[in-house]
Amino acid sequence: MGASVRGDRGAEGGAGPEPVRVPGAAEPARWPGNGGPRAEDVLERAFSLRKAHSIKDMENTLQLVRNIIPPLSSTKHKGQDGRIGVVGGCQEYTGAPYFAAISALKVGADLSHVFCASAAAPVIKAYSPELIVHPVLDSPNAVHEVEKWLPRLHALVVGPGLGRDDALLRNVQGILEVSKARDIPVVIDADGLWLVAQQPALIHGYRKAVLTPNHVEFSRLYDAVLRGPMDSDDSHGSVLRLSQALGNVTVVQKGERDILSNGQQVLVCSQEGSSRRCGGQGDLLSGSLGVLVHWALLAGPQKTNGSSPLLVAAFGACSLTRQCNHQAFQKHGRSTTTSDMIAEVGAAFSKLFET
Ligand SMILES: NC(=O)C1=CN([C@@H]2O[C@H](COP(=O)(O)OP(=O)(O)OC[C@H]3O[C@@H](n4cnc5c(N)ncnc54)[C@H](OP(=O)(O)O)[C@@H]3O)[C@@H](O)[C@H]2O)[C@@H](O)CC1
Ligand SMILES: Nc1ncnc2c1ncn2[C@@H]1O[C@H](COP(=O)(O)OP(=O)(O)OP(=O)(O)O)[C@@H](O)[C@H]1O
Ligand SMILES: [Mg+2]
Repeated sequence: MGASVRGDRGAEGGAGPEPVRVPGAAEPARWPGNGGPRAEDVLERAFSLRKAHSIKDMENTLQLVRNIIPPLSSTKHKGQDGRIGVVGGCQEYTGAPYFAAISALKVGADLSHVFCASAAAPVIKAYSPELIVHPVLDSPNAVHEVEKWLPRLHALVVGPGLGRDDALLRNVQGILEVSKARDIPVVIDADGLWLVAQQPALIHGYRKAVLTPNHVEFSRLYDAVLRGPMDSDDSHGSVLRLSQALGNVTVVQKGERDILSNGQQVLVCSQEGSSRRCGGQGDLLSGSLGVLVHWALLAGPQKTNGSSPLLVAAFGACSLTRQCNHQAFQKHGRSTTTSDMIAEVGAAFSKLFET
């Protein structure tokens, strides 16, 4: 079990992860030539410096996640701890948006909305009375119908169960554009990443975006953005480069170990999970991340000890998903499903973040 934070300074560690400072979009003149270090060199040095510190790094980073969690208080009103929107759900896929939206609630959001295609809405409503379901995504006014809710939402999770219908994707493009204009944080997953691979400009440089690709989605994005196949022997460098090429958008590459980067810093989450790979775990992750991104931005960099709030949020969501998987597997073994993992969110959250 363990998680590590890779950095090029302060191997003895302070309260938080040390950044890998590499010239990226913020310092284009130093990248890749004219005297600045190559990302590979920085990473290599960083890894050898910090190899022995993974357990401490995990604790340090989990502490930063704890710092961003808002206290429960009797003086708060409904909505203050998070109103999250999930954009996804079509005729074929109703489970994915449900998993994302219910996970947001279980992590601690107060209200969770789903904006889906009309055929998916009654099904999603029937799964849970706790979700607010809007059957608008295939309407000609879809962008307006979602936009009118944006002032009341703290973050959007775009893509779970969206499918790849052109008309739906055009509407989602419009929803992303109006969300950016309103500075709403967006987590982009699943078919939302398909859309971004077709049009990287849609998200380029948007500092409130987090992309959560699985292995296949990452390769597709890398190919589209960097115009060449990724180096499968250098996953850290690949995640770092993709983030930089997207203008320092935060990227979470899910897998046996989750690799996270904002183009300047690379974190690795290897919280113990299990070998059970049922579908829907990524949806739990993206829904949880929607809430944590909101909390992290609200808390600000002073609570994350100068580290990127979005990276800290992403580390929290990865750790939580993997811990849910671990706990569910202890009880259910091979029959573990994502619903079993969702039932573990409360206990997993307490174990990781309320110690
Ligand atoms: N209950 C529901 O409603 C759920 C709905 N979901 C929704 O489904 C939609 C499509 O999402 P997706 O993830 O299946 O994507 P997509 O690119 O079509 O993958 C296609 C193929 O890629 C492969 N493959 C996948 N992962 C891999 C890996 N790590 N490593 C290696 N290979 C891997 C694998 O290929 P195969 O093994 O069959 O050759 C797979 O068949 C999306 O809207 C999503 O939200 C899900 O959220 C689950 C729960
Ligand atoms: N080999 C693995 N070992 C341990 N954990 C893994 C492994 N692969 C993925 N995970 C974890 O499972 C979660 C979901 O990742 P995964 O790659 O399955 O996403 P996904 O394919 O998008 O899922 P979904 O079925 O929801 O679309 C992440 O928290 C990730 O850390
Ligand atoms: Mg997925």
